[in-house]
Amino acid sequence: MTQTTTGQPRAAVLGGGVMGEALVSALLTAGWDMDDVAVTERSAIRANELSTRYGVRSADPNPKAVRSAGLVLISVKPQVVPEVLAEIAGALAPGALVVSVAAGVPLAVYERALPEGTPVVRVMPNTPALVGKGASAIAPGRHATDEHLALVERALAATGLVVRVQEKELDAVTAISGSGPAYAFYLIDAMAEAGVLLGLTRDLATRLAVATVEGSAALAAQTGDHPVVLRERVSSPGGTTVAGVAELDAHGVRAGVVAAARAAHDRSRELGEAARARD
Ligand SMILES: NC(=O)C1=CN([C@@H]2O[C@H](COP(=O)(O)OP(=O)(O)OC[C@H]3O[C@@H](n4cnc5c(N)ncnc54)[C@H](O)[C@@H]3O)[C@@H](O)[C@H]2O)C=CC1
Ligand SMILES: O=C(O)[C@@H]1CCC=N1
Repeated sequence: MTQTTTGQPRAAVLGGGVMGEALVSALLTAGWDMDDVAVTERSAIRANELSTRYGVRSADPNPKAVRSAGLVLISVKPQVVPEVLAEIAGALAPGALVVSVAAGVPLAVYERALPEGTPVVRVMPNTPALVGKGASAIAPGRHATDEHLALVERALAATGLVVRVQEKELDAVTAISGSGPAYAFYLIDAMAEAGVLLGLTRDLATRLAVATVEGSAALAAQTGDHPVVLRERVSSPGGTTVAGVAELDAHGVRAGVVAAARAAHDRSRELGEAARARD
């Protein structure tokens, strides 16, 4: 039976790392029963940790875990995806939806490796999903219907924003929201370090930096105002902010962010090409 008493399909999360844990937590918050969620792990220590923390089943190998699942979520590294697909192709329950968060790996790779007609959805989430403030983009494969996308949206409901995109947009999405938290943490760390340099304690500087980035994001989200307008409101003529922002420009920070996103985009493409080559 792939259907549960709550009407949700039984779920199997393959790979219980950072993102796999976020998926397990999201499913439970979205109403899945812990008995209806299995997670598989190569590391026995990690498997044990997840079953202790969430009460989910974690001892099964991949083929056994997917056999009774209507929803299979793949959260292993992109390089491991082909091996996992080969393992599960013969064990998938009829009609099961396969969802993958792996960066770069094209839908076509899943569709070729799995039985003809298998619905597949790619998701690009990010780590703020762990605290319900994530941003995920979902893209359907050839056999994924509106109902399949709606199921993925239900499964991810507790993770934050979920938007529908086309697969061709996913490399750019990966560069902006997938990898984006690292850029934000980089900024927070730099601001905190600067505070220490200017004489604040590290604890105070870090708390101020985190609250400032969090508050600025909330203000942008709630007002919907253009970031330039929001920046102008902070910038008194001849004041401190214009003096600071002029230095960001002089040090090429804007160009650095654009270059970072371009590099992440290109790396996502490379991962896709490598997956196609192994196919
Ligand atoms: N960490 C992030 O911010 C994001 C990660 N992703 C994607 O999520 C996927 C996982 O990334 P992370 O969770 O960061 O990596 P991770 O290294 O934390 O997790 C991968 C887990 O898979 C397990 N594993 C390896 N081979 C396995 C197998 N054959 N069967 C079952 N489990 C196996 C490993 O033991 C590990 O715990 C990647 O494909 C990545 O592209 C996507 C968006 C954001
Ligand atoms: O760094 C990575 O490859 C993954 C995908 C997006 C965020 N983390």
